[in-house]
Amino acid sequence: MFSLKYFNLNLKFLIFRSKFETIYIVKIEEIESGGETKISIKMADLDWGASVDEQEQKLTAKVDNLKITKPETVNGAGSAASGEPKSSPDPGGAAEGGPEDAGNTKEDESLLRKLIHSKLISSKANLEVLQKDPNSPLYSVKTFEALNLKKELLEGVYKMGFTAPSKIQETALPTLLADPPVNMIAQSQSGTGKTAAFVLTMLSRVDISKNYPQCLCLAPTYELALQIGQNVEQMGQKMTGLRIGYAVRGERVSRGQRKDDHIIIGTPGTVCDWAIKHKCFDPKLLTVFVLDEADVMIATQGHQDQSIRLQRMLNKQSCQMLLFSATYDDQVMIFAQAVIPRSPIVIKLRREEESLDNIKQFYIECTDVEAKFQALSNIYGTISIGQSMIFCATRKTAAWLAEMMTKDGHVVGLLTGELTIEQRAAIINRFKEGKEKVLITTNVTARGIDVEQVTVVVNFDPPLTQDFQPDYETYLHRIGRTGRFGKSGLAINMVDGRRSLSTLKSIEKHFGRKIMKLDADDMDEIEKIAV
Ligand SMILES: Nc1ncnc2c1ncn2[C@@H]1O[C@H](COP(=O)(O)OP(=O)(O)OP(=O)(O)O)[C@@H](O)[C@H]1O
Repeated sequence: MFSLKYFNLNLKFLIFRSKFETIYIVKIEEIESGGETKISIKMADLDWGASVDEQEQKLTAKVDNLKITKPETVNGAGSAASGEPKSSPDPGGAAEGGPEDAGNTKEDESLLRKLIHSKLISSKANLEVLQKDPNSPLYSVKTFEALNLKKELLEGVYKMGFTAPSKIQETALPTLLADPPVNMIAQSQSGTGKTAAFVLTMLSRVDISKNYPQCLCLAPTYELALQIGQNVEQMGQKMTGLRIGYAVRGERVSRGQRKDDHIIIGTPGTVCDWAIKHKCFDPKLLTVFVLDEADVMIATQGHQDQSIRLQRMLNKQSCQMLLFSATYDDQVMIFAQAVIPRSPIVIKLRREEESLDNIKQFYIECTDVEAKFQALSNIYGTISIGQSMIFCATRKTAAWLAEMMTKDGHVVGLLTGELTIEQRAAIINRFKEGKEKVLITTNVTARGIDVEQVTVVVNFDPPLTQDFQPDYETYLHRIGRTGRFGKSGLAINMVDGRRSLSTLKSIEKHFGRKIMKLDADDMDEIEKIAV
């Protein structure tokens, strides 16, 4: 027993690591209050996997449990103070809305992007190779045949419908498949072909005649691990006898049970459990170690520690170590350098810059939310609009607008934060397939989602940050176009009070691009804005 002067942490377990890398888990059993807090600490009879499962479950908890604490509408919050008309369609005035991304985790966003990327995103940006090994000159390939893949693997690649390597694959694959193996850190935005690149690497290095794990891939969540597994299963479909193991929550193993899967894909906690606690496989025998979604992984300290712990158990001479990330900042790089030692090759494909060039921007001044809808209705009734996205500040506004537009005869999709990731992906995919012409969504539920064919974007409410400041980045991302998406576009901003007008004026000033006023009652004027 020992006492602490101040103890207000709600801890149940403490984890210590000795200098010999042994992990000790102790359980805090009693907490008494009254003057001085006393706790008793015992060696825990704890299944590390169970606690990791719990952690992973929390991480992957969907937005179902989202508790909205912000005011009903962002503009409404300001309006009330400034005496402006309330922009909420909520007649009862129940405070419910607010920026919708409060519960959007990086894991959620990552999974959503994976689910909606049914095809490759092409990029015109240049590939940068930041660190080169002078002993292994880089070259690139334009075909999969040039990689000398095993016949059945090449067949698997073609079965997936791939005809030629993507931009990042062109340069990464020859290095990834080279002998002796080279370590690599690669960054490129979601959908550019990273997963396919490392899956191909694992499959080409695996020896099916050996019945033990040879490749290990770590992912931040259960769902992301399963997505990678699907890629392995598809690409390896012609490799008879290939076995894939999933070290994810719920996949229990007993101590000493030897795994004979060739490839293990899992989350760091459960993989640690399999490798260290239950000794189901020998990390020293791995020939490929992949850490995917590093930018998502670093958001959880436990994942970082577990990944590094696993990496330390590898045979540095014979195991190829690879790290992939969709973003590339200092934090990712610090982690990357720690987990991928021995001068890795660093490949980076920048995201294409978005710009407001050739985007016609307008704003419409309205008195209240009904007037906004009326203005919108005039526009949709006057010009022919291909596919459009409408962004609202709250779920309630979005739902109300969807109902109003549906009554007005539009085929509308509604994408809001209370949906599961799978439901959101299904809605986005329907929209991408053209099943709906209008997609109404909340502030950032659709963050990072590119729908190429959208030509008209409506900000039913101007974008604001969590602290109610103009959100320039979100504005650019909603409205801006990249080279690959073509050049023309139309942005319509609805304002209904001094505050939203001032937000828009700040956005105009920030980008130095004129946002013209449009009279939504003047049909002749509306006709002229058509793209
Ligand atoms: N060479 C290729 N040719 C055609 N399609 C490809 C090619 N490589 C990958 N794809 C497809 O493009 C989509 C995105 O690929 P992939 O999942 O590998 O990208 P990613 O960069 O790993 O994205 P994320 O970070 O979201 O996982 C997938 O549907 C994949 O099947």
